[in-house]
Amino acid sequence: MALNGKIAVVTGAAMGIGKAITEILMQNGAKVALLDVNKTAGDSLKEALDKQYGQEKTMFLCCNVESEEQIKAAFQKTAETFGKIDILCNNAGMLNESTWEKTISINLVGVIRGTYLALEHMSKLSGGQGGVIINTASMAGLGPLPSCPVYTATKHGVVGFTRAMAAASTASGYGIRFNSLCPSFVQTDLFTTTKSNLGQFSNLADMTQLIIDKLGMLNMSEVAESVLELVTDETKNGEALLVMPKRKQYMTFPSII
Ligand SMILES: NC(=O)C1=CN([C@@H]2O[C@H](COP(=O)(O)OP(=O)(O)OC[C@H]3O[C@@H](n4cnc5c(N)ncnc54)[C@H](O)[C@@H]3O)[C@@H](O)[C@H]2O)C=CC1
Ligand SMILES: CCCCC/C=C\C=C\C(=O)C/C=C\C/C=C\CCCC(=O)O
Repeated sequence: MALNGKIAVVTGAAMGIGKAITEILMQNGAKVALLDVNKTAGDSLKEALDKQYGQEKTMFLCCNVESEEQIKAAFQKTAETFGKIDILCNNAGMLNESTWEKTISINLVGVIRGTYLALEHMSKLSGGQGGVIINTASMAGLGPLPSCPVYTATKHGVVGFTRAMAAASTASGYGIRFNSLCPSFVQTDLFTTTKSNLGQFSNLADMTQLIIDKLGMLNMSEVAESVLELVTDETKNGEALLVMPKRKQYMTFPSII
């Protein structure tokens, strides 16, 4: 799938991994609607992108993925301005084991909400042209991060939801591919602020640091390249792509039936 003329929506686009996803999609010719709850960071990224690509290539929409109303309005505005939606990256996320209900609300419910609302624009069953949805999970969607049980649960949820949606899409004819991205640790704000967000599991910070030391840190471009692959490779549907420093792997899962 070539990206020239394609329209993408990225949530959590103002910083970190979402910003890197936005940049690689634009480098490859897509127009991008940047959705984020942080208006200051979003406006400043939009300004920088305008200088490089021109004003008409992006829009920033202040949007909290916890709000059905705000996501709906943002998708509507994107479709009205750019004509359609081809690509959705449900990327917004947080890690806080103290405010764990909010972690579930953003990381899992936000991905489900975004996906269902996007179907109204993208699914061939609703008059859309199909496309691809990439959900940012984590390596913690494939194995346990002991200091972060609720975060781990949300990311396992994202991987399972994405695989089931891929199967539903194939069976029903949505014309949409669904893949999840499972990076190991990446040097972003989420990573640097987490030590103070472990709540009752803060005693496990040193153990987590040992895992970090063993796995190493990913750079943002490795993560963005993997997203580009999941977006453009039309053979990929229902995949969970594990991304680690200098290594990536499409996961296989046991077949139960
Ligand atoms: N940093 C890491 O080590 C890893 C992060 N991830 C996942 O990658 C995704 C992005 O994380 P990072 O870039 O590291 O975080 P980050 O904190 O650097 O950036 C997250 C962005 O999402 C936005 N955001 C947060 N809550 C939002 C909401 N309710 N509505 C809309 N926007 C919201 C923030 O304003 C920010 O711009 C998350 O889903 C995270 O779980 C996955 C694996 C590793
Ligand atoms: C004490 C500091 C904690 C820092 C954690 C910060 C961010 C983590 C973000 C993630 O999404 C986690 C990424 C990778 C690790 C996930 C699992 C590791 C163990 C997997 C296994 O044992 O199979």
